[in-house]
Amino acid sequence: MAEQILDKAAKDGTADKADAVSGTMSTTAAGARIPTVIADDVHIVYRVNGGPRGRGSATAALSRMLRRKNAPGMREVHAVRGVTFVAYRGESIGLIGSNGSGKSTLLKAVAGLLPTERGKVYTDGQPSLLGVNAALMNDLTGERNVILGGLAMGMSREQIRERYEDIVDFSGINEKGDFITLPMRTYSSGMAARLRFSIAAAKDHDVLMIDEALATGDRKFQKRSEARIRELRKDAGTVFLVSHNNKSIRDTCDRVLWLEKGELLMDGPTDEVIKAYEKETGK
Ligand SMILES: Nc1ncnc2c1ncn2[C@@H]1O[C@H](COP(=O)(O)OP(=O)(O)OP(=O)(O)O)[C@@H](O)[C@H]1O
Repeated sequence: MAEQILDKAAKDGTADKADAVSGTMSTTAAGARIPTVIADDVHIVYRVNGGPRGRGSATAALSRMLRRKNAPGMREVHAVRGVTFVAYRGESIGLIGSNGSGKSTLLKAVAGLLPTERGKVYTDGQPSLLGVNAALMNDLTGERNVILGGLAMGMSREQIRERYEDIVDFSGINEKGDFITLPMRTYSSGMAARLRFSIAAAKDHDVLMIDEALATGDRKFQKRSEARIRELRKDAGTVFLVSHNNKSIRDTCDRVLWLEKGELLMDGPTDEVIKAYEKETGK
């Protein structure tokens, strides 16, 4: 099945279109494009314990709660519905769509953190998911979290030691004082997001997935992140970026997937897809 999808991409010319935008770095010396992620008719369903699907108003919901008749049952949320695409080495792909359209869920599935209900995800190399909520520990200092995050990404202690200064410098955490030795809970949300991005960006990734991180930093940091993403792509990786900030997507991505209600509505060059999205959402 994966071969069929690859054949189709080659026939559609989706591959060539993306190449024209991204330049030539995704091709080998022989000119073949190297796929890094293949999503083949992916369906993701969350199962949540709860009462039956209730119709009606907030008052009805409240009265159900007060009656304490919590009928046992499993609610299903079909968050991703039959998504198919092929990502290639050197591409930077934006994921857009309204709240709850399935962007984060799709990334988690690509990272192997969620099982697929139907369909399959094939990846070349280990995808790393860098979310704004990536699991660093709030009670630990920034310093400790750099080590923790590095280890969690599979870096050795030696590699972390070598790159420690770069990570801290890149994050800019210490620009306004010695914050790196303070617990992360004392950081603003922007500072925490910068540190997370800096830790993840310290490693060369096969597939790096970033959930909203760019939208949180200030403009100066966003510029630095964009430059680093370009470097990561040059080093043969594939970058996925989920963001509600169309400008971040335009500045960083050459291809965009637009999800709505779990379905892939559009997949194409950034300009085309963002234009259609802005037309639809009036943004
Ligand atoms: N852990 C979960 N359990 C149950 N349902 C979930 C869970 N996480 C997400 N969902 C549901 O799955 C759907 C897709 O959510 P998801 O977070 O992937 O959307 P998104 O496009 O990333 O949204 P946003 O732009 O708001 O971050 C939504 O209907 C959401 O309510």
